[in-house]
Amino acid sequence: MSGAAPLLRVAGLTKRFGGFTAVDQVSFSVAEGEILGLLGPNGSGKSTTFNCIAGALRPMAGRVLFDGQEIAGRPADEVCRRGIGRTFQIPRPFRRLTLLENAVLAAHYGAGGAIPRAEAEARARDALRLAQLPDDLHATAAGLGAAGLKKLELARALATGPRLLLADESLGGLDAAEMRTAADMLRRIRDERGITIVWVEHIMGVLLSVVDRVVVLDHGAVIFEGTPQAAQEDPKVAEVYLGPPEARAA
Ligand SMILES: Nc1ncnc2c1ncn2[C@@H]1O[C@H](COP(=O)(O)OP(=O)(O)OP(=O)(O)O)[C@@H](O)[C@H]1O
Repeated sequence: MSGAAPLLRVAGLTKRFGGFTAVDQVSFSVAEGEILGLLGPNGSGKSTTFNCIAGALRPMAGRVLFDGQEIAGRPADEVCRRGIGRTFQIPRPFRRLTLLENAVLAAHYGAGGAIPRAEAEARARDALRLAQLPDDLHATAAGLGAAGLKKLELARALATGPRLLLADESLGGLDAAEMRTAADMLRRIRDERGITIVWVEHIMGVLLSVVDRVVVLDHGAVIFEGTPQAAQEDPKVAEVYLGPPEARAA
């Protein structure tokens, strides 16, 4: 990373559910324009970390600084207005509304309702184009398959006008070709728009060819931070993903 202040800094982030610590003193930073992969097996604390950043959960300790401002514990709509857009692991569009209407609502949400309808529609159309949705923007969301729903989820997050995009499990439910397309799309969004991305995923696969850096969680703690290349060679990462060496040989 360069010497510039990071766009996002998470420090000592901790979240407990009852007596169970789901996120334990997690710290990492993301530079403006970077794509960071936040990886880890099921239950390692990725979504909880993500939700603490996006304002869906209130952390018990730690800091979340976005563009130098503390946002830990701020509500989700305020976090969005400040410039953090998110997708959900399970897409939740308004199924009876059209693709365009879904994205227009997201544009209004991101602006706190403070933009005229024409401006919201322009932002919505731009986001839908960027997410490569089909030409018929007046079709309802109910007609979309898994890949289309993921694209609409991405378009809705983009329509909020983010500087930082939190992408949650963007590859879930996609086949190999669709995964490649989704990964290329995230890279293009960063390359063409300069949008910084934190990409949460439990599988490494195609993600490693797109991200600049990787943070790996296990049991709520950071066990690795570095380049995708180094992640593939790290014994701790291999153990988390593949099991201990003796089990792998069996
Ligand atoms: N609301 C909750 N109440 C109690 N426990 C929770 C809650 N949310 C998450 N957990 C637990 O916290 C741990 C971390 O969950 P989290 O969803 O953050 O993991 P994850 O890495 O995102 O997993 P996945 O890849 O399956 O989405 C898990 O053991 C989970 O069961």
